[in-house]
Amino acid sequence: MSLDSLLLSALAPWRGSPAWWVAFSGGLDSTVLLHLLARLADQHELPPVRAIHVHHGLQPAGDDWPAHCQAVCDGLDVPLQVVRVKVAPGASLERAAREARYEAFSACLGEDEVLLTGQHRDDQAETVLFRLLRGAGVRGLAAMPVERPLGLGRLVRPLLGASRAEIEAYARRNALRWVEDPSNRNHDYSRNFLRREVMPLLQQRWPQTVSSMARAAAHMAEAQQLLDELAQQDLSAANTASDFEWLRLPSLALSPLRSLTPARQRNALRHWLADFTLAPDENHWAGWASLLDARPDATPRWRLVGGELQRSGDRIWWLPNGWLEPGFEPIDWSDPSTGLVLPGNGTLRGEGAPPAGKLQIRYRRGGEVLLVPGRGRRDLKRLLNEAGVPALVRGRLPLLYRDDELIAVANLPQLSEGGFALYWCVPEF
Ligand SMILES: Nc1ncnc2c1ncn2[C@@H]1O[C@H](COP(=O)(O)OP(=O)(O)OP(=O)(O)O)[C@@H](O)[C@H]1O
Repeated sequence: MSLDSLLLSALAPWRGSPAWWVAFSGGLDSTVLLHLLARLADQHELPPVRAIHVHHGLQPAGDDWPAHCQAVCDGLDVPLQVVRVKVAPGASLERAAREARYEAFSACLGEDEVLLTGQHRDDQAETVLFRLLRGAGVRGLAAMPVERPLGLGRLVRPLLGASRAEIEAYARRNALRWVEDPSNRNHDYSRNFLRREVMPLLQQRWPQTVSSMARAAAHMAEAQQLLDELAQQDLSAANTASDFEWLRLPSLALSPLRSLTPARQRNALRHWLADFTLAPDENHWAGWASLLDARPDATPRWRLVGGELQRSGDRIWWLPNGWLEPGFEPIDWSDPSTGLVLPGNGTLRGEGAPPAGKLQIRYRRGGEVLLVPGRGRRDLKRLLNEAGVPALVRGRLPLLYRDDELIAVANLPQLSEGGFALYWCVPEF
């Protein structure tokens, strides 16, 4: 199949999109992609083609690329947007640059617009091999998807079916000029070692290496899809509403998960956690066993990147890092007929006739006693236990004091004196 027809068929599902943006680094692959599209746009009715170049400002050689990209785009009559990004220095400059780049891509995409990047089949095969050598699982070995959501639109890799040789041949035939990223040669040594040393050796012995590996990636992508469907089924039984929906924290019931095999438990949990944190690595799953096997009165926790899972009763809860910050100061509530902003802890409003006296919101320190309508003075801890309030919320739970006497607990109207109930809107993280 020629590159023209390969590209047209890969992009057929996106012909109705309002715009196609080529992610144009100035390198060989995206230069070929841009040239192909500009040519095809003359012969076919395609969405408007535009280009975006992200300037990272990380190396002197890169300073010339925006001008080079502009010249190429002018020649092809394609509008170019150059976006300068600030890359936060950190452990991995390459990863930070990638994140900044994708943020810029995502910001430029309007609704249903498509961003096209230049990766090809050889890139896909190298990704598979690289990840295999790091012990990746099914998701990792599925390598780069042909398309995925990005911002308001989609990211599509229409050249994944083309080989590097075809792309190079096209560039030669059309006398294209492109930039070489000098850091490509050293910044990713292992990747380059695979590209230059290992892949050619494999291809000598097995000429189909690249397409076989790309096919294996496609099998993995399908297997991953089945695993995701299984996870969704398994989670639907566990993703039931809790009595504490107002906490606005993700939570799951444990009993439906407990009835699954350990592999299905991990699959379901991996799927659920993907929205909040990085997948736990294989050595890390002991944390899950400790949540499952804990005694009912224990409050085990499993620390993960960006937060932790805690168990309370028969549920597990995801607590983002900010949630766990302790220590809130008491705050006066001089006019309980209006709402109250609790610094770092959401907002509060009252319902019913406000009690007379000096009102103050405080937080638990232990040993509090509450005056319960019709029941007299009761130990707060016991009352919270009776109401099944998860331990993980107790440090944040606003308590209403009148002249140093605890008279109400937020979101537990049954624990309020004289019909004045407190409604607490928990902060979002
Ligand atoms: N600075 C950038 N600005 C715009 N798009 C980029 C940029 N860097 C990479 N891309 C896009 O991401 C794809 C993959 O990036 P990668 O770093 O693997 O490629 P490259 O070697 O820099 O460029 P190419 O793939 O065009 O030869 C590129 O094909 C291109 O579409």
